[in-house]
Amino acid sequence: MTIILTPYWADGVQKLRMAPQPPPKPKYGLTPPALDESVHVVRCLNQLRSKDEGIEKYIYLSALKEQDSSMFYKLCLENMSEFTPIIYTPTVGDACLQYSHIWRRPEGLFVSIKDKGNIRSVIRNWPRIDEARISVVTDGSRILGLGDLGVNGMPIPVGKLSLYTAGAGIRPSSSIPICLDFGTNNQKFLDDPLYLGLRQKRVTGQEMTEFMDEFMHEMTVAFPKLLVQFEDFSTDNAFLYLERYRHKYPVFNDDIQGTGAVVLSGLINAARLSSAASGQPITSHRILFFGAGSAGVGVATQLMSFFTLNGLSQQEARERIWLIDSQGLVFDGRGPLPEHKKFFSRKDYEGPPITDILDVIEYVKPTALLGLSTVTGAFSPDVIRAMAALNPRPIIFPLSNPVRLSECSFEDAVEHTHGQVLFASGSPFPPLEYDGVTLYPGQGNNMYIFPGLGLGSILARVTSVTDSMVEASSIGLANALTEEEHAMGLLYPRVERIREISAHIAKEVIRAAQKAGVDRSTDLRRMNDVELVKFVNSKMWNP
Ligand SMILES: NC(=O)C1=CN([C@@H]2O[C@H](COP(=O)(O)OP(=O)(O)OC[C@H]3O[C@@H](n4cnc5c(N)ncnc54)[C@H](OP(=O)(O)O)[C@@H]3O)[C@@H](O)[C@H]2O)C=CC1
Ligand SMILES: CC(=O)C(=O)O
Ligand SMILES: [Mg+2]
Repeated sequence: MTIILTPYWADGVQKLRMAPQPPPKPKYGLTPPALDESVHVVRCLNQLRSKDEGIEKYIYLSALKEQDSSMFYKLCLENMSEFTPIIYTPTVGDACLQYSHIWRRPEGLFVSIKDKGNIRSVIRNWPRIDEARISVVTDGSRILGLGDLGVNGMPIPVGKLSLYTAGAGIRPSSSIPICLDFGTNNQKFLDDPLYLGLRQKRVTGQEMTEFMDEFMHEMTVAFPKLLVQFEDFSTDNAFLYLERYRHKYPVFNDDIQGTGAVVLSGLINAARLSSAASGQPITSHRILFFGAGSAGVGVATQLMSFFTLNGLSQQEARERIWLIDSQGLVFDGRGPLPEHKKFFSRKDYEGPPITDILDVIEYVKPTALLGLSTVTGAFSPDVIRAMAALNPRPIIFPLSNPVRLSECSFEDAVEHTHGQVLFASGSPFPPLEYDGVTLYPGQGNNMYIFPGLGLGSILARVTSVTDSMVEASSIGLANALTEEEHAMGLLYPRVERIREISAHIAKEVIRAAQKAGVDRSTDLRRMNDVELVKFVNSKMWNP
């Protein structure tokens, strides 16, 4: 079956074909005589590796995914640490910036504000209605740390869904990348004749909410088995729409909840190592956030559970957390604050505003410094040294994406802590040698969480995604570290084990869903843990 999808912006351009099924096996004589699958794997890898630029590799892999998706996923699974930086952060950031220039054919669904009142018919053009299980939906308003990229944000849902397939065995035909087009405030794109989205400023407020209500309703009607992952909405809307729909539909926000879960997990493992060095209990940690947006506050909220799980009251747990935003330390006496910053705003500080990060470090004396700010190099050598002066094993996580927006590099963190840093970044850094020892940076990226969280939610057919399910995914990831990985000083399991990790996380998520009573696949309740993991594995699609 070949369905013709005509994007609203392709008016007057040729009709665009989207082939939903893998092509049939060619007949005898239509392929070269010596074409051999095992050799072709090498050929594809050689073609990929012959390209110098990340964006060229991205374009090559996009074409391979379209033409031979089995080969794409086979290579991806066998070379996870080589492929993820191309199909995901950091290179996907370049793909977004250039999307309107490198675009060749549709890979997902575009729904624009002009479709308000008519969203049902747009959604119903999707070619594989019955198979749909997971959709990653963005409005392009905060793509990684790159800001408002409008419909150029589409590679984010596409990349995340590739990781769902590679990392958790979600069938490629079950996923729907969606970009909602409310316009863009990116003037460069509005002035670009090749820009593929609506040529207007963003619609916000009531009109956007009416659209979102209609969209979510129609999605549920068209795809009754669908889980929705919100991705890269600007912070105000990220919180607004998560709260609005989370008790009504199976939906989660990856930047708030997925990031919260992955950072909590890395922090649990880092705290184990730092406590071993300092002799201090895990509950004595003092966490300083540089960045108080959807990701920063999402992680702070998840960390509350880290402390409460370890015996602190809610109030005590909250007091372990300090936020810095663009105005400096967030505290009540500073004046009115946006809703999402109020909970963690300090009530105990009454002095003048503290705007310099070094002064905040001196005041807070943090054991952990987490960056979710999009500010390149904000963790200067002085900042890193200040953390090292306070802690034998300072925890420093520069989590902003893509890599060029990272608050510091792995190299700087290692050098200015004399190799003692416990490090995780949003985008990958290579390992390095220090004093004759190989040190491995962690990748604190929600890509470790959402595949397993999504798979568990889909298999349990949940009615909603509860906080307890997100927490279970986090603890599941923290406990997935092997003895060998632990001995290597890793904070996260090796990405090559992603399938095994996702199966384990999915099992934990299903159990949490059962406890919360939000599961609809009630037959899974009868399985013991071994049977459940076996069941999860049996449901994974393999290339
Ligand atoms: N590793 C991972 O898995 C993930 C990483 N991220 C990354 O986190 C980053 C932030 O995302 P998100 O929270 O949604 O974005 P936001 O833009 O909402 O948040 C950025 C925060 O940083 C603060 N900030 C900006 N400039 C400065 C400055 N000069 N000094 C101090 N603080 C500053 C902002 O302050 P103010 O509030 O005053 O504007 C805001 O609180 C992005 O780069 C994103 O890629 C996001 C999700 C997952
Ligand atoms: C990783 C991710 O979700 C982000 O940077 O937005
Ligand atoms: Mg994101």
